[in-house]
Amino acid sequence: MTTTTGLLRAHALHKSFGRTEALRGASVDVAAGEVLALTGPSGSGKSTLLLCLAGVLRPEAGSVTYDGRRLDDLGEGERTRLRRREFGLVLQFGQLVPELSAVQNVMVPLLLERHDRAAARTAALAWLERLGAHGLADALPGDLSGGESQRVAMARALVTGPAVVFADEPTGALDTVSGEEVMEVLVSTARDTGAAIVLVTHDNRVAAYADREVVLRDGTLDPSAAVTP
Ligand SMILES: Nc1ncnc2c1ncn2[C@@H]1O[C@H](COP(=O)(O)OP(=O)(O)OP(=O)(O)O)[C@@H](O)[C@H]1O
Repeated sequence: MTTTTGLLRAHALHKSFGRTEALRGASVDVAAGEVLALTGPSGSGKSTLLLCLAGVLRPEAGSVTYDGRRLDDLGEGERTRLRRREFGLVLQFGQLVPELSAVQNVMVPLLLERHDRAAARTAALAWLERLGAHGLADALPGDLSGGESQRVAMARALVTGPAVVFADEPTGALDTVSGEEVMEVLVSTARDTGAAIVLVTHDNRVAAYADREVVLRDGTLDPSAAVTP
């Protein structure tokens, strides 16, 4: 059952890369439908925390719980299915598949879930339209601007109707105007669908779109710096 609070929880996470301790006891809760910004200095562990919450990275200690289920209790197949169905991911440069057109990129998550091709195309076109990118359906990623790529990446993240969208510096490669447009589209669409957003950013203007901001320092949360914009 989905509760209205604490949909996604990280508790006391530790994650190292070699001798670098990226996370040292980080804990955070994400409520259903909330827009949460993870901020903090470069190297403080923001992306690592986001990827642990998204089930992409496995922490060495601590737990991530989604809708009452611990991700580390799930087998690899079950984790992958949960990620595909419940989570959407938007990264800094869109990370679209260069050989596929915009609409084909957006269809990928549905085809992985074995949706019928025609239905997947119809849904993908509808999402592109919703994100103001309908005219781009047949364009290849190499022909898109940064802002256009991010709209397509957001359509791909939202097409499965996820409960949580993870966005790591989604406007980091964009100029201010395109960045604001992308944030407005992302946040308003999430509000419409009820999806929560976990957003990594070092840009205060981007963090201002969030309902809540938590600040990381040295791999843990800095409670004294928590801000509600
Ligand atoms: N795949 C990796 N391999 C080795 N070290 C890594 C890896 N990912 C992260 N790190 C290290 O872990 C620490 C935390 O990195 P992370 O990317 O989570 O921080 P961040 O706050 O998102 O930083 P930034 O704002 O610069 O992106 C850094 O010291 C980084 O160099």
